[in-house]
Amino acid sequence: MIKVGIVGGTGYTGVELLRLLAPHPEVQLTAITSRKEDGLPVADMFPSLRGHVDLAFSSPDKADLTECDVVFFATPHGVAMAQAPELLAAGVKVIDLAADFRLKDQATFEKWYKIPHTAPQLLEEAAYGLPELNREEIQKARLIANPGCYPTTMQLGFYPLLKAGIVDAGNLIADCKSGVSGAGRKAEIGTLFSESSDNFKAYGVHGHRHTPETAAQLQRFTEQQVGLLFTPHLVPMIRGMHATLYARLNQDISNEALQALFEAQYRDAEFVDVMPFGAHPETRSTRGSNMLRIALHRPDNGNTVVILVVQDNLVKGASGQAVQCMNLMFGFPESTGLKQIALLP
Ligand SMILES: NC(=O)C1=CN([C@@H]2O[C@H](COP(=O)(O)OP(=O)(O)OC[C@H]3O[C@@H](n4cnc5c(N)ncnc54)[C@H](OP(=O)(O)O)[C@@H]3O)[C@@H](O)[C@H]2O)C=CC1
Ligand SMILES: CC(=O)N[C@@H](CCC(=O)OP(=O)(O)O)C(=O)O
Repeated sequence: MIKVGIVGGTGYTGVELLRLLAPHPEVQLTAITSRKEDGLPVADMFPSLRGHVDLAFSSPDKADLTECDVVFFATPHGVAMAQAPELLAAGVKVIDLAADFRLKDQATFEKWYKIPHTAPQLLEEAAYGLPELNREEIQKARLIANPGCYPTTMQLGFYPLLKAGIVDAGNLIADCKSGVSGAGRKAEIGTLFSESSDNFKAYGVHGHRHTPETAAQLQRFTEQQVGLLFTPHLVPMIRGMHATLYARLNQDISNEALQALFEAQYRDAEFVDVMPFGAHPETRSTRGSNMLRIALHRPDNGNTVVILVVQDNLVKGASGQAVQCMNLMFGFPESTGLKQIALLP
């Protein structure tokens, strides 16, 4: 059994980590922090965890995280970078669900996140936590930068085409939609029921921080110069993410060969389901599960491939992926504790 701590246990990705880790056979939850709820039993705040988690929240300055084998940071950007150096020095592995270690370039991080980076010495070492494209680095890592939710869909959707060199890498387009839980549990006007329900809007059209993350990682993984136009939208559902990705073919290729490319790429990926050509994956087919589903389309058999990708933003887009990384880091089977089937309806 490994001892696990969670910093930021009162947020959506924090409670999702608790849901996944409480029944995990190799995990003993040892510390769950909250600045505001010090001393409150976790199950008093989240009754769904009654009988599963008997710990109380402790304030981050009281929790002895150095006792843990691994600490998850389910916190806003800037928190993990302040504590990771000390934890790593004490031999504790760190998995950050925020963006502190996702961008290798400090200046790019500071430009998009508008905070100074206080642990730039760790940027190079951090392993990007996308197991399907970076499994070997994750297995050896002591520090994981868990990907953003949108970047997970975009990278897994575009990667097989880029790797095969059959699309124009400089002109990728991603039209993505997220459920409101993607914005977190903190109180904000934009996520009030009367603002976000019965409503639909784009945001970040002139620049979203997931564009540099996705482009930089795809560039690293495929060694190609990537140009990406990404527009996120907020949809009136709680969980779920849908990406409609467009790529221009630069050569003649059959639909069967396109499909075979994706099936071969993800044959051994337990959490990527390549659906039949022309299928329409639904977000609810992933709700509560760590599955990401992909389907390919070719309108009018033209030279544009449309890739549809769905996932649960809180599971494969955040906490499930983080647990998948933890399993790899500690040598557990990759799917341990992650076999939940999606919830329907
Ligand atoms: N929601 C999603 O779908 C996804 C989120 N992420 C990323 O994961 C991280 C967490 O997101 P989410 O759970 O949605 O956020 P929430 O706003 O729901 O939760 C944030 C948590 O962080 C704690 N916290 C806030 N500030 C501090 C601080 N200075 N020190 C210690 N703890 C702090 C809060 O607890 P308290 O105030 O009680 O201390 C709370 O538990 C973010 O970086 C987000 O960008 C990534 C992918 C998807
Ligand atoms: C709906 C919504 O607001 N979604 C968030 C992304 C959530 C996420 O992946 O977070 P980080 O990359 O910041 O960790 C957003 O667009 O900012």
